[in-house]
Amino acid sequence: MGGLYASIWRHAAGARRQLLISWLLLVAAAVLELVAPWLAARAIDTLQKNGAGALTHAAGYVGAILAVSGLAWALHGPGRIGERTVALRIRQRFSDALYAKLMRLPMSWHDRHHSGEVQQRIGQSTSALYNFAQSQFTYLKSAVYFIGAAAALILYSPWIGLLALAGYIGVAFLMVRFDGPLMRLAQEENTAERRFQAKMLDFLGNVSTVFSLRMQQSSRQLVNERMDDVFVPLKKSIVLVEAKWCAADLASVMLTWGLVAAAAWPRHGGTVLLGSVFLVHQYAQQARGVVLSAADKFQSFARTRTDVASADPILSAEDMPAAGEALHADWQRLSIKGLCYEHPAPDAGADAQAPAGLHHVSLQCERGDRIALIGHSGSGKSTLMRVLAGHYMPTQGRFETDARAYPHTRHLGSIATLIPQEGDVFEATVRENISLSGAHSDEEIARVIHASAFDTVMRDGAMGLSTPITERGFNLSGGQRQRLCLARGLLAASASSLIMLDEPTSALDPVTEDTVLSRISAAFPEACVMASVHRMSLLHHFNKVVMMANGRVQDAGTVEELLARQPAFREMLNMASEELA
Ligand SMILES: Nc1ncnc2c1ncn2[C@@H]1O[C@H](COP(=O)(O)OP(=O)(O)OP(=O)(O)O)[C@@H](O)[C@H]1O
Repeated sequence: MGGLYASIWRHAAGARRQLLISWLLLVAAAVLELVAPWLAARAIDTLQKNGAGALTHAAGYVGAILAVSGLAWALHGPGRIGERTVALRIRQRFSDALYAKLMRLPMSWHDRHHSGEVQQRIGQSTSALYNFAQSQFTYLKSAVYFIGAAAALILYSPWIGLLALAGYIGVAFLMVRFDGPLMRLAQEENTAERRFQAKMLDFLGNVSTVFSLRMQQSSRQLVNERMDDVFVPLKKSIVLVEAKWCAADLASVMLTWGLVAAAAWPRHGGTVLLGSVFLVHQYAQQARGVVLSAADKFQSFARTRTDVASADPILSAEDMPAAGEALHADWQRLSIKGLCYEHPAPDAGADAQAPAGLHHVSLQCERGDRIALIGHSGSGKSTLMRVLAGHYMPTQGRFETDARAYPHTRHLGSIATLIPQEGDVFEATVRENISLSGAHSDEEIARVIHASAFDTVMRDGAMGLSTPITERGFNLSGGQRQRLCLARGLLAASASSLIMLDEPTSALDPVTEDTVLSRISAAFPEACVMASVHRMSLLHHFNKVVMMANGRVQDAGTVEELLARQPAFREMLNMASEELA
């Protein structure tokens, strides 16, 4: 319980005074509403006694009821508006806090968590906290009604009041007993729901694979199976909830009418005042309503807690460690020494292999170098660039520039940009796809469009910067998409002195590929450009070749040096020239 209110308080920062005032107004309105049954009972008693001026007195009480109702609304209305306005702010701040936290988590965390599942966690937790924050009036009203009704009954007759209190506490206890198993079922339901959403997103996000592999029916079946998994705990909780309400309702009806009977019992042979019986009935009903709604609230409260807790795996994940001291921007020689990294092993089963990663990788880079990373698929080229860019944190290794050592620097994020192999295309214009922040001039954008050879695409397709691109770039070919993403990456890399490209031209034809590499080289004469390359015919663009195998640097040097030293490299070049022939 404390956790939910602590969350509300934390995310209401800047509007806490407004929140407290709203709650005070809502409590005051509920207290005023409590007086109505007492005024009504007085009116009935006055009429029953039928004394002089009974009608006028009774009318006075009715007038007072109307005045109290009007005043209660004058407090309740502004209270609700204030409460709901603050709830909007809480939702916005909570969602922002989660997004900020996600952006601080290491890539290895994102690799292990399905984006559909993460999205569902954010949606579920933020809307649960929002709904809780905007419906505090029901909780406050219930608390006031219960305390007020119990106090009124105690004032009327201490033993009836205490009997009512004991009875309602018993009913509440009965309710709470049901909530433990209900919450466990809610957690199971949430987990199944996340798996369902993730599966749906997998198929919708890869709809072209579904169509080309004719998986329409089989994918539908898989989605339905995941939905069935959601229903298993849901069906159990539907039955349990009905049993709970049945028990609560019967117990509280018996209690209410027991209290009314006790109040109506003629004492010392005197007359029974109808107004007093009405009063006991009203307050007993009010307390009953509160206990039942408290049971309901407790259930939705516990559900809210479970839903808000969906965000816990995000909030409790460990942030990416700080990068350490930034490297000197005008370095001339950069030494990477003994870099190690281990990918988290997916499963440590009996046939588990040693984790893949980097093993004591050392490299020398000079300003203006063009470095090709080559090696078989899975040899560690992408991993090396990701570790250098700070996507993954190295377990060992250090950096030096010229004569200066940086013992506490963990990655090169301050001077380097990694342009990934599979860039995402957004549903936005060409300009927005390239300059995500929108803070770049047309000249800057034109420069990277030229470097990535996307200018040919724009010319051939008669496109402008405002041409819309569809989600995932379905109105572009694979090679066109790659060039668009390359333009975006180059723009982001404008101020970097180390530009890393992960198979930047894998989707392009050889002629365009050649053009793109030449243009990138010309656009960044001062920077060191490092690229993973599979096509040996491109090696003439690079003055250094780093050959990788099993997460290690096998050799590094010029093409000629490697030809002389590495039989595997000779074989790769021979195969490439045979293919060409
Ligand atoms: N996120 C990850 N989690 C676990 N293992 C990974 C991860 N990324 C890569 N690996 C493993 O690390 C090894 C090196 O992969 P990497 O992607 O760096 O190779 P690569 O040389 O770039 O291959 P390719 O030329 O096919 O792109 C592989 O065995 C791969 O399975």
